[in-house]
Amino acid sequence: MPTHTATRGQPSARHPMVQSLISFLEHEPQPMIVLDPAYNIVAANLAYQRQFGSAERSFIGEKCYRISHHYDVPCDQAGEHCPMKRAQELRGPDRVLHIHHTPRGPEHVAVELRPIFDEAGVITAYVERLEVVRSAAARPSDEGLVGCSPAFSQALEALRRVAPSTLPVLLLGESGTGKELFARAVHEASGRAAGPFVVVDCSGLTETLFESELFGHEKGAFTGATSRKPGLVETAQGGTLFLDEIGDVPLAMQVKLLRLIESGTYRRVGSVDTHHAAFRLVAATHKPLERMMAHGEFRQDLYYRISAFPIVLPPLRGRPEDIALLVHSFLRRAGAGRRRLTVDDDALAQLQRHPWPGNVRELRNVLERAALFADDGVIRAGHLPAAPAAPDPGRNRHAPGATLAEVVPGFSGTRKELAARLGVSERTLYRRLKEEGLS
Ligand SMILES: Nc1ncnc2c1ncn2[C@@H]1O[C@H](COP(=O)(O)OP(=O)(O)OP(=O)(O)O)[C@@H](O)[C@H]1O
Repeated sequence: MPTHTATRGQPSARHPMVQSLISFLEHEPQPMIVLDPAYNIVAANLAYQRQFGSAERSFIGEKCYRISHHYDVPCDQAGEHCPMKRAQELRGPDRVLHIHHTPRGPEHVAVELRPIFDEAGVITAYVERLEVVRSAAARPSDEGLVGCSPAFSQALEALRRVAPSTLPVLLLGESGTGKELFARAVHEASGRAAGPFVVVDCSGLTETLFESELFGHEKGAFTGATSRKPGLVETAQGGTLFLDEIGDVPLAMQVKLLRLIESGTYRRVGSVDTHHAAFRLVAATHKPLERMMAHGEFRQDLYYRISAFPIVLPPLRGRPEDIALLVHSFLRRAGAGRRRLTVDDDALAQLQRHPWPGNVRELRNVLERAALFADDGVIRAGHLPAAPAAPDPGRNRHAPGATLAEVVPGFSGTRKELAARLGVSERTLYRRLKEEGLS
């Protein structure tokens, strides 16, 4: 237990309230410290000591930014948001997501800083509480979301804030940016984590199929309905319903979806009985819903129902800081604990230069393919698809908006291979082929 002898030269830490807080910290399971206004650690609990080293090191008298960031200057002077500056301005708590350096490697950590005032209203100290964020990893990981770029962290922060609520979430982003993985992470960080996570792929479903898939049907409701079948809404009871590609729901079905969301009730096809639905809604699309709304292709009332909390997943080309981390994660996954796979510097540089129109999915496919050629476990530039030519806005076959009409005629493989080549899912390929009349 730290004593105030360690706070010599920092009289503010002797404030009686700070002293009481020091003893309070020890009862907290989360890492916590008390800081003076000059960033010196005045007290640290056991959880903090364990988070950054061992119970033997007290951290008292050390600068907080040295411990958590290995910086020589406060975070704001190193280009990061400093919660102490903000808490000072607000004269109240500030919360921020930071990447901390721990003995285990970098970790996403939610930092909360609360100022302590004396009788004159002067801030004498701050209490900092840390919470390790488990929804995504900032170091190579065998599973789940990984990312460390500012753009990724922003999306992760949004996820962290919305997950515990019951608000619907709308995930917006190009194909392959990780919308489904994010939806799963929202579910897992929510109070419904123990319930089911049910995915509804809204693309490629006809109106009748959509209704019976979603709401289920009674025996004999239509030709072929030989038995009663529960719908996905029923399956998602107590959990999360993920409507993927909600922009593809036909207008006629949008009304039924709206009714379900507004009233929380539904009817099985072929039945007049009303059932109550209890699920958390997460929807995703790569389509510009607002523009579709303006063109009458997406219902305004439905849009406002689903878009209470939009999270934009940035394209991979907008977050090059994530590439090395994703590469090392995917190589671990491709090796599956049996092979140690690495990438040499040239290959990594080439991967970092690539524009990744198919985003993370394309990167994963490229690495899985390259791993098959890397006999000694080292992926080299020669194992990767040829580096893209200098950008030519008029003829970039891989540009996100490139028409398939340019690619399909010269391609002789299967649909699956074509999807892998383009770095999109088969589902996305199917949709785009249909959109361009090539199916
Ligand atoms: N940040 C990430 N960390 C680890 N893996 C990721 C990440 N983002 C995406 N992936 C991986 O990339 C692939 C595509 O992700 P996902 O299916 O979630 O994308 P999507 O945006 O839903 O794509 P689509 O719109 O085509 O359905 C998956 O294999 C997923 O595991």
